[in-house]
Amino acid sequence: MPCRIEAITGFAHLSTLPCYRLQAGAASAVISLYGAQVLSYQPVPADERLWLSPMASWQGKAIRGGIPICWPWFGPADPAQITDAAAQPSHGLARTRLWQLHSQECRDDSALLCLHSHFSDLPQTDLQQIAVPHRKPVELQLQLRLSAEALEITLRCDEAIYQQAALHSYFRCQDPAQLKVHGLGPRYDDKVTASTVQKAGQPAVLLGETDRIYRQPATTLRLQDGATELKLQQQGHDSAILWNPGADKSQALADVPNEGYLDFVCVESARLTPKPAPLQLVQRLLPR
Ligand SMILES: O=P(O)(O)OC[C@H]1O[C@@H](O)[C@H](O)[C@@H](O)[C@@H]1O
Repeated sequence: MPCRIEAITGFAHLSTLPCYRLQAGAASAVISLYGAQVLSYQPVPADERLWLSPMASWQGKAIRGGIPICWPWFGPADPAQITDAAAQPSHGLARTRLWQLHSQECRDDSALLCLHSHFSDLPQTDLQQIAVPHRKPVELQLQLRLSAEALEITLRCDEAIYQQAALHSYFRCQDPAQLKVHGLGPRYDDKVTASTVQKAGQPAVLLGETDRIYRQPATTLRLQDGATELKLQQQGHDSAILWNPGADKSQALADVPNEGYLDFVCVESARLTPKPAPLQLVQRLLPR
């Protein structure tokens, strides 16, 4: 099976964005060096599975769409854990960083690309002071493995520092109202209603604005979008997030079209327990 990896400039309307394009048989993927963000995954040509906002921009802000990396915290920085939390960006520091190539390899059955970034400006945390006394730069790696069958994304940090992480995948969707997500589990924290919900009935469906943290997700989730299906296997996670901004929030987000919420759903694999431990968070996408 022919595999190929090439450096390209520009993807979609982001014409100056430095990217890599991977090909494995009929499957292809594009990843941006800005944020180490996967922007496109097509298991076969013209079958795009990820959503990228037509209003996304970069340089100084996170690209809206694809698979952003949240690290070393998820959501707003927690003032109980992080010094100067109010001044820190939502979802951490990795999304707005220019990453570098670590390694690339074309194997018989897959294309492998690894990007990395060194962070010497992590805000102080009590836990970090214990784990990294000399405050040396911390390396974060994003490994991508594309085969004809799957796209595997691995986010890795070998330092035992305080770190939360999420692979914040935006999946293209025909009709969010009809979408079913299997395997998320019965219990979630609902950020919209600020309550904890226990629901036996599965699968999960979207009801307007949806922002939920599932605390007991299965290793394999299944996104059923009409006739299109995607299996999402995860490892190293302790939570999964289901997010769709709904109509009002879509209008309020400067980089999402007013009707943009009708085109995607975010299903995110996350490690949210704030513990000082190495990280290996994996999302494997298996389309059908
Ligand atoms: O606008 P951002 O920082 O990319 O975040 C988008 C959303 O990301 C989700 O993961 C959060 O659960 C939401 O609360 C948040 O609104």
